[in-house]
Amino acid sequence: MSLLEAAKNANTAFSEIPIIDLKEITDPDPVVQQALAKQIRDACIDVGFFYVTNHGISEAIIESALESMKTYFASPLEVKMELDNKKTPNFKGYNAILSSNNDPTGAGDMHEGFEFGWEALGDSPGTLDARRMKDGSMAGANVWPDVPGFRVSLLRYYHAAVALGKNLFPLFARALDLAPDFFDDKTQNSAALVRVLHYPPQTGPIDERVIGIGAHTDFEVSSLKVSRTLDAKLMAWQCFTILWQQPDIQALQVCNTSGEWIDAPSIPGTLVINLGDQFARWTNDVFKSTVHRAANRSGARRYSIPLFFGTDYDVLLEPIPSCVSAERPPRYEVVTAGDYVKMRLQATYGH
Ligand SMILES: O=C(O)CCC(=O)C(=O)O
Ligand SMILES: [Fe+2]
Repeated sequence: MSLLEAAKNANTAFSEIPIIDLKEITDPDPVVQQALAKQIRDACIDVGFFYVTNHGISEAIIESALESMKTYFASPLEVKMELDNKKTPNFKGYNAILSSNNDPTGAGDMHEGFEFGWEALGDSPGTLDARRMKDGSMAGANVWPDVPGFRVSLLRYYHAAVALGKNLFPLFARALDLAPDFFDDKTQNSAALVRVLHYPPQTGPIDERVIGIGAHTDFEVSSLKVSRTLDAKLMAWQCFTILWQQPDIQALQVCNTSGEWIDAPSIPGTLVINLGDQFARWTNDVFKSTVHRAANRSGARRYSIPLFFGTDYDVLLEPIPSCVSAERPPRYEVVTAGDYVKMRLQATYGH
């Protein structure tokens, strides 16, 4: 079935999220790559979410990142607030519980987070790489808390996840009937950002307007949505997200087109990949950016690690040719990544 026929027959009232095995992701055989791309195409057209197994990030890297997160988030609030992302020039650092609000009808997100971007492990902490000057409002060096091992374990995770993301782009390209290197020149400074998250348990009477992270699609760095003063035109934005979620706690849910919330449980050995608005727009809605939310009602602390993978922010979002036909004319005007984020912010904040 052609790409557009598949899009026309999309099963967006899905009841589960597909699992894709990536063990052959570096196999040079084009037949193997096409078969993998076909699975990715189906998942992106129907759901906008899929799990991956054999993703290449070792258990040791994940364990060490998790231990560091637990130590960091257990620090006193006043210590964490020293790196409040409202004080840093580029929105990196800490965001406190209820300081972000992903769902405009909600009353705040019941999670805290810490955000950082690309940095070489061998550099001294907070070194500014020249490529990071092109990250719009996120441009500039990282800040790091004084927690032994935090920076190294989190950067190890970061680089392993970025390597996975780089390997996924050729598969997304093949899934869209494009040359495998289509995204190469659009991801020269790719703005990958990690935001480690801690969801404290929510017990007692439930305020439906306060959940772990309100219903949203991934269009930009969540913590930035609360700022009214930033220059939105300069912000980076999201193509897809690579999400690690803590085992044994059900929190994440994905909304299908029948309006049902489908659980996305943490499956051992997997990561979740979900597409952001950039892909939906670029592919003329052939690929889906699906609304999701997370609520931790488990009674225990929950940790998760989303890595938001952007393209260069000045990439022009002309619809990809294979996603347009007489029957499926372009649905969006052509904008750059930065312009799109500005539009979304104006819609959200009314200015
Ligand atoms: O913590 C999760 O499971 C989801 C996080 C998320 O959707 C986000 O940060 O955009
Ligand atoms: Fe999200």
